[in-house]
Amino acid sequence: MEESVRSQNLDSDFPVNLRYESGFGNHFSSEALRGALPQCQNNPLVCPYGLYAEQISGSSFTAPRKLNQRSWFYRIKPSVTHEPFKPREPSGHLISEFNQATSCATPTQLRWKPTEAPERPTDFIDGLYTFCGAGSSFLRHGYAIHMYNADRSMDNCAFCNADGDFLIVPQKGRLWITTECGRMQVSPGEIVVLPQGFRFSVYLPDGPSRGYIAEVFGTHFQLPDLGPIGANGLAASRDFLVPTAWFDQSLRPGYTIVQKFGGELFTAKQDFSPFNVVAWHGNYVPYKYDLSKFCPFNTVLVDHGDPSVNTVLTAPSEKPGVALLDFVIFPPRWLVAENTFRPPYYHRNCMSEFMGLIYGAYEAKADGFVPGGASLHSCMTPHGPDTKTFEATVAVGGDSGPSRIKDTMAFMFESCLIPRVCPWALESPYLDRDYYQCWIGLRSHFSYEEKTATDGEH
Ligand SMILES: O=C(O)Cc1cc(O)ccc1O
Ligand SMILES: [Fe+2]
Repeated sequence: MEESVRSQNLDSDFPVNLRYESGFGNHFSSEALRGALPQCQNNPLVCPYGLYAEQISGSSFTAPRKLNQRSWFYRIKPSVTHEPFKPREPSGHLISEFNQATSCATPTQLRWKPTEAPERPTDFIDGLYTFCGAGSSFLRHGYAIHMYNADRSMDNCAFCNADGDFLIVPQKGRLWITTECGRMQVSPGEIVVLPQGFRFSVYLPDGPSRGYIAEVFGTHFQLPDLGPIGANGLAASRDFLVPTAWFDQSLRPGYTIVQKFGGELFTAKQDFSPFNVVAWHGNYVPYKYDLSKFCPFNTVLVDHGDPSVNTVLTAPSEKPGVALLDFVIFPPRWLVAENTFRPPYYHRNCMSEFMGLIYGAYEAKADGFVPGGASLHSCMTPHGPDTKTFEATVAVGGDSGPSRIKDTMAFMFESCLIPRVCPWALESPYLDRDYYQCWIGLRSHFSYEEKTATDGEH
């Protein structure tokens, strides 16, 4: 698969055509120089072209075969060739341990407006801030939800997240991401997963850029089981794209690796690019997916199905069928249910729901939830359509015929663990302090003539 990338910035060395391999969970192999990949073994005494062999493990060595993930890199110098890690100043607004000391518990419905472009030059690393999360990266159980708001490309540095896997949902601006497996372009409407430990660098060809990130600790994203849906539908394996080998062999004095470790940032200097992998093979890889390829399923007669049917990727917890974090989308689709209130039902959920909007409008909110904004409805916190949506839907009447939800892409990160919210998210000027007002106008439509006691006696 080839993709055209037009550089708006002449300094960029991003190529005109990027090549990807397709598939989910495959054992891929890729070489930028013919013959660079050792055959029949991983660790020859001397590798082709004098390369170093290095393994990256995404699961414990002894994980069951179907969960075992690792890749082999054949690189010009091994990753270990660097000066000692030092704490980085500033360390950022990042949290990977959610407890009373770091974050707050609140059952209140929360909603945020989109952030404006940063006031001073900010790259992807400095633009990261945690919204909420649960558990601990140290205990390898939990998740964090972040956003990024940046306007400048990372320069002579790479990011490495030792805590968990990043699922990035760009909302504004493309991301040109260089990884150890090769390079990717990720546009709003696509998502990218950068697994724990991969080094990557983010170039912003469109200037001011922002997006959402779900980070999972101690597990990886998988495709959901399809159950009675059958063998096809939702996200198809072949639509997931993996980069192909590309390397930078130049000398890079003062190159910095920024490592997120326990939510804190550390830096280490080296004099070469970490993107020096000439060939690689394995099943532990970064990948991207275009959400417009999703094949949605829905009710075709009555009622509103649960949103689990729109799961793109799921990071499992240890309980069967219960997600540590589901990535669910609300894509364009037909609505045909008869005699049915078609927008999302009013509900309280034992799972917690963080939502974002990539473009368009969301079917449960007439206003106030706009692209780049976010909302959080935690465990058992009531929520549902706002007053305007309810009134408008009922006014139209039940059998309104097929209608098409168009030009929209909302999503949800749904978790079985209850999030604690970061103090800066609660104090943020972007917090919508009047959010609750969107439901206050819901009137009682109840009508019932109470019978008197004497009526009952006759
Ligand atoms: O709260 C939300 O808007 C997400 C959602 C959508 C839906 O169609 C049903 C349940 C649900 O939580
Ligand atoms: Fe919900």
